[in-house]
Amino acid sequence: MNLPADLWAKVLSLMEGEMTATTINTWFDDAVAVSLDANRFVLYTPSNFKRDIIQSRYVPVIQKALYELFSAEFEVVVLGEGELEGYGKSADAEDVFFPGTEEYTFERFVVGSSNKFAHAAALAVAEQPAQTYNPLFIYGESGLGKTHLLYAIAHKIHKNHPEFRIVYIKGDSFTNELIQAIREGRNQEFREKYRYADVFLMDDVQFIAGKESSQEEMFHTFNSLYEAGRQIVFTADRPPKEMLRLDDRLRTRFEWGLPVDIQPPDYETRVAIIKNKAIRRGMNLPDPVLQYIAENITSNVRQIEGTVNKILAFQELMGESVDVDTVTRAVRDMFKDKAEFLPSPDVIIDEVSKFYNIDASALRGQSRTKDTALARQIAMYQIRRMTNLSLKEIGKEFEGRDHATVMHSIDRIEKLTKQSPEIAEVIKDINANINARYE
Ligand SMILES: Nc1ncnc2c1ncn2[C@@H]1O[C@H](COP(=O)(O)OP(=O)(O)OP(=O)(O)O)[C@@H](O)[C@H]1O
Repeated sequence: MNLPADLWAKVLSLMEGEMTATTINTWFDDAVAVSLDANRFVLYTPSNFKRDIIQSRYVPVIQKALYELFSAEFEVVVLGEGELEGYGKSADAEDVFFPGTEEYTFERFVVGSSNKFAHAAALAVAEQPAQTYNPLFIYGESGLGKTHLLYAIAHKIHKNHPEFRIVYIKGDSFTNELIQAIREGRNQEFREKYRYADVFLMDDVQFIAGKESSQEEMFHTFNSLYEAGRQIVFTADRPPKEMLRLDDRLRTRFEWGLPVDIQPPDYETRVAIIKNKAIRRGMNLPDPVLQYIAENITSNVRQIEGTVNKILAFQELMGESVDVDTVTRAVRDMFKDKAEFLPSPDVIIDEVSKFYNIDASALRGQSRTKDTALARQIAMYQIRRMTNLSLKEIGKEFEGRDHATVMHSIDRIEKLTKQSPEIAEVIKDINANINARYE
C-alpha cells in the first residue's frame, strides 16, 4: 500500500459503514493523510472549522477504521490551517508541538511598563536559547499574555533553528498524559518525549503542584534538560514561592533562573492594545469608545480583546454611518451584561468535587468523611462568594441543609483561609478553575 494516500482511501471507505456519504463529503472532502507511524495517524485539513469538527466528533470513527485495518490502536492528530508546515519541518515531527498560529508572536505583543521585563526576558531567551535565563519563569494573573509570550518564544526559536525540537505542554496535560502513560506501561516513551527536547515550554505549571507523580517526573525532566543545557520556560499564575503545595526541590529549581511577573496593563498600554487589535482588523475605533473600554476593563487583556471584537462586529453590522453615541451605548450594555453574569452553583460544586476527586452527589449529600465534609464547606463558601444566593438557597443545593449549617460552614472556611495557606491556595485554584469555565 502506498501510504498514506491509499491508506486514507481505505479508511474513508470503512467509515462509510458508520456515516452517510454526505457527512463524509462535508467534513473530509479536502482532508489529506499526512503520515502514519507505529502509533499515530496524522490528518490535515486546510479549514480550522473542519479540523475542530473532525477532532470533536470523528476521531473515534477514524480510529475504528484504523483498528479494522491494522488491529492496533492509533492516536489521531488532526492539523488545521498553517499547522502542517511547522509539524512537518521539525526534526522528529511526531512528538513536537508547534503553534501554527501567527497570532502569538513578539511582533504582535504590545509592550508597556506592566510587561516590559517579561517581554525583554522572553525575547532574550528566544534569541539565545539556554544562554541567558534558564529556566525563565513568567508569572501573572490570567489573560495577561503569558501564553502569548511562550508561543512567541517557540516561533522565534523555530525560525532561527528549524531543527530544534520544541516541546510545548500545559501543566494539566502533562499530568493527564503521565497518568495515561503509567496506566499503559509507556513511562519510557513519555520520558523520552520530554527529556530530549531542545526547548521545553510548560504553560500553567501550577497545575502540577501537589500532584506527586507529576512532580517527581517534572523533577527528573528538569534535571535532564538543565544538565544537557536545554532552554526551559515555565508560566504560572503565581510566583514559585506562592505555590505552597509544590515540592521544595522543584520550587528552588524554578527560582534558579529568572522569575519575572506580568502585571495588569496600565491605561496607556490598554489603549495601545485596543488600537492595535482594531487596526489589525482594518478598523478604527472612535476615541471616546477607545477610552471607555480602557477605563472600564482594567485587569485582563483577554477581556479587552473580547470587547474589542464585539464592538468591531457591531460596527461592521451597523455600517459606516454609525455614530459615536450608538457605539458607546452598545459598549455600556456589554458591560452591564458582564456585571450581572455570575457562575452557577452547579459549576462551583462540580469544580470543588473535581478538585477533591469526590462525586458531586456525595458532596451535595450526607457523606461525613473528612474530605467530603471539608469539600462541602468549601463549596458553600465559594457559592456564597461567587453568586447572589442567600444562605437558605445555598442550603437547598445541599439536600436542604438549613441556613445555620451553611453559615457555620462559611465561617469555618473563612477562618481556615486565614490560618492555613494551603487552604487559601486550594481556594485560589478552585476559583481559577471556575472562572476558566466562563472564559
Ligand atoms: N501585551 C499584549 N499585546 C497584545 N496582545 C496581548 C497582550 N497581552 C495579552 N494579549 C492577548 O490577550 C489574550 C490572552 O493572553 P494569554 O492567553 O497569553 O494569557 P495568559 O496570561 O496565558 O492567560 P491564562 O493564564 O488564562 O492562560 C491573547 O489573545 C493575547 O494575544
